Amino acid sequence: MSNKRGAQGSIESSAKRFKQGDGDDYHDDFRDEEYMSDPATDSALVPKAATINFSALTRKLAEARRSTVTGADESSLDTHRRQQDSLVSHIFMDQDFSWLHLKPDHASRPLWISPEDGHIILEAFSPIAEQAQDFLVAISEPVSRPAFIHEYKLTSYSLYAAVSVGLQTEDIIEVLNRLSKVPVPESIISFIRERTLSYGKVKLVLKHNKYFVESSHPETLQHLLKDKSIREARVVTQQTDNSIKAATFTTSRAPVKGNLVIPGTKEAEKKKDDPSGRPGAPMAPGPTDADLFTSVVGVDGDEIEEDDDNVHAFEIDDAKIDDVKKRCNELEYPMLEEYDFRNDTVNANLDIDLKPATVIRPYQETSLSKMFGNGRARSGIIVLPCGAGKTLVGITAACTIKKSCLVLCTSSVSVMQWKQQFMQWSNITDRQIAVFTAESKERFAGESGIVVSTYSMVANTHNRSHESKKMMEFLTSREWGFILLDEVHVVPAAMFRRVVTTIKAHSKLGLTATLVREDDKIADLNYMIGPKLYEANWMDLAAKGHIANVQCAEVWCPMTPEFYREYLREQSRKRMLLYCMNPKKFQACQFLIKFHEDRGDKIIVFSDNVFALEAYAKKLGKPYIHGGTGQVERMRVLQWFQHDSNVNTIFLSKVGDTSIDLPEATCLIQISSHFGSRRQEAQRLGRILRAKRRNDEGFNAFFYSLVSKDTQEMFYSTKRQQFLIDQGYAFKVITHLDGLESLPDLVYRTKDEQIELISSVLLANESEADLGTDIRAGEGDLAGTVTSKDFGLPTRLPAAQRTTGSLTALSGAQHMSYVEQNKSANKKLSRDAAPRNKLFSKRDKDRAAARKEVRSSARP
Ligand SMILES: Nc1ncnc2c1ncn2[C@@H]1O[C@H](COP(=O)(O)OP(=O)(O)OP(=O)(O)O)[C@@H](O)[C@H]1O
Repeated sequence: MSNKRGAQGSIESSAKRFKQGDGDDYHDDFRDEEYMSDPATDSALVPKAATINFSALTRKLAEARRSTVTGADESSLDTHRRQQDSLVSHIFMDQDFSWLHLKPDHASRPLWISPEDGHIILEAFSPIAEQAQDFLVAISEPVSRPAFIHEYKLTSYSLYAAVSVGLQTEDIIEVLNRLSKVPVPESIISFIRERTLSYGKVKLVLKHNKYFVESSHPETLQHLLKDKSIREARVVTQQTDNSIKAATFTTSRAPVKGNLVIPGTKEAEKKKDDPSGRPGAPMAPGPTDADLFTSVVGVDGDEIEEDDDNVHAFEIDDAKIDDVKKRCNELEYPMLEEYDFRNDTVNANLDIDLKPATVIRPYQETSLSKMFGNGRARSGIIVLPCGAGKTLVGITAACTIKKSCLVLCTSSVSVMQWKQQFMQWSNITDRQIAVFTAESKERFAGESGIVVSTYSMVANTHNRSHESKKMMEFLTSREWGFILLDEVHVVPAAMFRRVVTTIKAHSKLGLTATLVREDDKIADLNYMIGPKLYEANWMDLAAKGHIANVQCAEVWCPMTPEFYREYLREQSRKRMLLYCMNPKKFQACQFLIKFHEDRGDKIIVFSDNVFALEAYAKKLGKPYIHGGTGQVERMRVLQWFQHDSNVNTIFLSKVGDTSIDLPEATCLIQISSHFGSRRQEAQRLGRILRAKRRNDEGFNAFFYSLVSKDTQEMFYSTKRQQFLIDQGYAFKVITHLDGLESLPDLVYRTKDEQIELISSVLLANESEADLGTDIRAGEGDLAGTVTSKDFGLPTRLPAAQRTTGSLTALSGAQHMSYVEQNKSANKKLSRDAAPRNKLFSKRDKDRAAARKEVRSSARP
């Protein structure tokens, strides 16, 4: 009973907080009395008088329950089910969870929770799936969200994120129990309790230019101060004593969203006529004579006893921030970072607001409400699909904080786009926004402003020019209210560390579409930036018309026998060239271009491989852009594509994977890609998600991946698609393109043409097969991403040397070897071929080394 009261208390307090508007609105959907008064439900799990909002959920639960269990003889069903269970148990072995007994009304509850690993399975077809999804996104990591069954996973970090947006332990358990078909397993309950007990209890707050470790749980601060490195990082001076007291006794977690209006929202519209400004009230002075430690952890003060909302804090040394954060992480008390920007009277305000015409979309607002929910700016990561408008989310956050802001992106092209977007959506003037790249080192005018730069420019410590050094001094000598980190998933951890420790920023916001890394270093981001604050569902946004609906297909192109034979004989790099240049793939590409051009689509063909890109584009008579294309020509091609009805297809290398905004494009064809990169696949898809025509009746965009059958490409393709499949995209497999053979002017129709093609591939230098040579990073750009230099400088390796082929090959006589009947020529070719196995070449090298050694030892 007492437990129940405890749970009720916390629910009440959280409900109170939510009602007062700390930005988390899903509780409104979960208000319910009707459900709780129903004795048929597991009353032991539901605190009767809980005031949390469960109405929508319960109404739907009750409706669903009525429609599913009416008239069923529960006891006979149960006996039958048990018999079934014992019959199938042996099949599932240790995965047999039949001991978790289903609740009588399980059919109307949409969740099942694995007691073993915290995986949660959601029936996405349930009438209450939408509310359940909102809840699950807040407390767990989405693993896979296809059409009917979703999978989520409870992790330490997801629970940490849940606490950071204001959820309480008992709320989480309570709501899970309501939604679950089985009672929440004990193992899961204790996991949630254990994690949420420590996570979110400690905050790192920058106040009056001093860093404070803040908590409303004095015993937690006491526990942390027992740690040597944290104790050593603490600043204990008389002066600090006073400020700490101020922080300790006057800082309150009272929700202040009522006063905080995120620009671009409906609320902001209403308040336009009443610009009351910021509260900016200085903090009241606190007592001055108590012992520091007691004031931090002391529970003997009446004030603290009486008011749970009072927080306690101690100051730490700026230089030791990173150590303290790291140590807190190790002690399982990761620090939340929050910026009380409205009370920051030290840093100058920035006069920035969204333009009156700018209206942010509901999901953009939701994501921002997770950041500003309690009136402060929480540091963390917002995950939105490609093309869903992350830039505007970042700009709106900057307009809410209204302090100096540093924006870091991956390339100088993105830098220019960010600047342009700031000017497009907000009232910022050219003088207030500066750019720091290899080409331009500007400063803003006045006390506050915005600087847009790249990670490399800020993190790079070598070979800095004099101007870069001066600019860095400018960046590191001042305090930033806000640091915006674009494309956080691609930045190496070491680079992040350098940025985070050199730049003194009160709050950080990471933006990304694909929180996946092939090296699985995502956990580092949690520690360095903060928890994931929000992750949108791609399919939801598509259903609501914010991003386009896309039909995805993998087109299987059989290799011609000649290409396949060479494929089997060649080394891996050349193999790649062979499966890209497969004549059947050429034909499929030609067919699809024709088909979609006739439908009125605008098509982008992607190829990572520049050799293939040029070969395809030239053969099919289409314009192309790759790393070596000059800026002027690049602009010309893009203009044609956008405005000329005769140019409906362009070929792009990976310079177009990101940072290209072509809302005209409605169809993508991928002929070569970067191995199994899930991120690249998603980012390419992002090029058509923003299609202008997305809201046309019945509109669909198309994404084709052309894959040479029975080659490594099939394996990579499957791996690449995984992220999108997890977002709910279904890839159809097309094994035959109807009407392809009857296409007039079909390329490489004859064997001779195909054999000519193969000889050009075999003669090509090995480096042509390289995917990494298209882009060479310039100063300030991350390697492998787009640079402005990409468009102006020759970035490919020198052209292939074609002198190594034999004369027979050059004369074309070698073509004969590809005629099926000429088996002896094939055998001879393979005999003549130099030994390709690395083992042999190593043995040759060893022998040469041994000979050299014998010769040198024989010398007098
Ligand atoms: N609230 C909005 N109102 C109108 N247009 C918007 C809004 N939000 C975003 N857009 C438009 O949507 C498009 C995509 O936005 P943006 O480039 O910021 O996407 P993104 O999420 O950064 O995509 P990517 O990850 O592919 O770079 C842009 O053309 C932008 O102007």
